[in-house]
Amino acid sequence: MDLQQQLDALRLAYLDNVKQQLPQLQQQANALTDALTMAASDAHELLIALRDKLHMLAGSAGTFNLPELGQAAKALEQQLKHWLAQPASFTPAALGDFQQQLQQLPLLLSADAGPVSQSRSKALTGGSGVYVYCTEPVLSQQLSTMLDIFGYRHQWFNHLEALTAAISQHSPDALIIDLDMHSAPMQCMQHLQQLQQAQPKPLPVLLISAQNDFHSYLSAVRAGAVGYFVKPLNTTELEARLRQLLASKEREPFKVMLVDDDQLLAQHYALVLRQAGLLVEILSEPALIFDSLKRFHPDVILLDVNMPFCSGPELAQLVRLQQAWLGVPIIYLSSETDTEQQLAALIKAGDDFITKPITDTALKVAVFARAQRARQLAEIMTRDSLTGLLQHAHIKERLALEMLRSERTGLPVAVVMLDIDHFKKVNDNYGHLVGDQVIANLANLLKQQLRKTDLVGRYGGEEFLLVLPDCPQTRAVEVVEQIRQRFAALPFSAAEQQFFCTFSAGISQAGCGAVDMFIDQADQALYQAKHGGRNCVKVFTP
Ligand SMILES: Nc1nc2c(ncn2[C@@H]2O[C@H](COP(=O)(O)OP(=O)(O)OP(=O)(O)O)[C@@H](O)[C@H]2O)c(=O)[nH]1
Repeated sequence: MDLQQQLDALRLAYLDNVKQQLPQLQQQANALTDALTMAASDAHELLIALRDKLHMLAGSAGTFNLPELGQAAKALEQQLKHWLAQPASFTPAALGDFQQQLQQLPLLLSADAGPVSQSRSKALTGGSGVYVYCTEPVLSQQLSTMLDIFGYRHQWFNHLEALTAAISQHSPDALIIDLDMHSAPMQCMQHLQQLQQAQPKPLPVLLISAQNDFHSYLSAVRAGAVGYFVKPLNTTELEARLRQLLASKEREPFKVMLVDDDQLLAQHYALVLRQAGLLVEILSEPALIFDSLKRFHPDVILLDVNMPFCSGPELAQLVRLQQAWLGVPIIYLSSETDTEQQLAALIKAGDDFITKPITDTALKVAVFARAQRARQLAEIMTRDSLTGLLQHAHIKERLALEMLRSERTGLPVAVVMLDIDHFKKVNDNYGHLVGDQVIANLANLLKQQLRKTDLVGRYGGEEFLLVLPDCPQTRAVEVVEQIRQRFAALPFSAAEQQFFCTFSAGISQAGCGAVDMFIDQADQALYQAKHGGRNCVKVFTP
């Protein structure tokens, strides 16, 4: 069964459920006639019980594409809230109107319950490498070396017509254009703008140009460019942007934890979000929240506000008790439209409100945007600003986690310490900024060449720590050796001079013991590599 069929099946189950619930609601509404003559506290209880049921119905009906039923339930819920706030307004005449409106709910259900006409959403898909439109010999050489060394697939074009034809066949992952090879760069931009309009989704375009003025930037934005690089080209910056673009396509899906006592509704939300490529875990037992958080590491928690045993704000406060989960955004997903109530919940804990009913598209966009922002912020907090790599403390933490995992799975973890050779000379000869570029380039190369599951950290100034899970030592040597050769072939330029850099690396195999011991062993192997002539890889031998 595909996701849309599962959504349709859930909706049918929901319709059945509501059909059974409506007569009960009518009975509860009829029982309110007795409440007119009851003690105030008993009447209060009956009103609250019915209000809570209508609240749930109002929240869920819209989600299952029953808008009229949802709105009617919301209006009835408001009426009950009004009576609860002002008991004097609970009169026989008002109750009569209320009961009549409630009798209409089954009719609204049949009116709404036609086939679902929502369009199927599509997951994002990848393209076919990088297309480059450039013929200028020096720049072409520079770009082609960079793309080869970093391992990007690329295709070259000399004419806009050929490029356009290729794009109509296969959409590239990214498009690099040298604007100066065109006699009229503005015409090229216009062509690009038309090309963009013909695409189902925007092409990620990186432009290279000698122009560095506001109008050129503006035309670039209008042509859908996501990067603009002024000559002389800094290939490190261009590669970093390219990697970001491609990585966003390959990044680990956003993870959402969903807590809602209405199981059908929770399953519906989960399916909608999964359809958009997010990973969703439904937490049906609030007492298990810490186990779930540890195992699942959500980017966002979606919480219902009114739940039996433990309210959403209580659960949010519980999560915030632990330092480890302070950064995870908590979004209430609730049919509560009263801003006072929303504020009361947010003051306790939580970051935002999404009001039910919400359309599937709005839910996807709202959750996606919040998850994306949360992950960006988490990355800023744990990553080094020059290289985007994990900082010293965080790479050590991740190594400890990988060692625990390795204890369970029995799969080997390799630890690599890597240091740029004679880096002081690079700084002395070409300046600190060029030195920074070399560090950033090596960081990019490491990220590009290693697997998604490998971890890369900036351990010190020009020192890097790699953690390679499920990697025997012999394989680690092959991988690091390959990167060493690529780095040694990467040309750098400063003050019109070209120069090359190398690195040395030491490898140890992590097993039972302290994290620091295995880092120290890799460091000892690195020392041997430095003293063995540098530009080589050594393995720790006890
Ligand atoms: N540009 C730049 N330089 C840095 C950074 N962090 C550390 N350094 C410099 O890196 C150099 C490291 O020099 P050393 O530890 O003597 O080692 P080396 O010159 O690389 O020589 P070997 O490691 O023995 O091959 C020092 O000059 C530091 O100032 C940084 O973030 N940027």
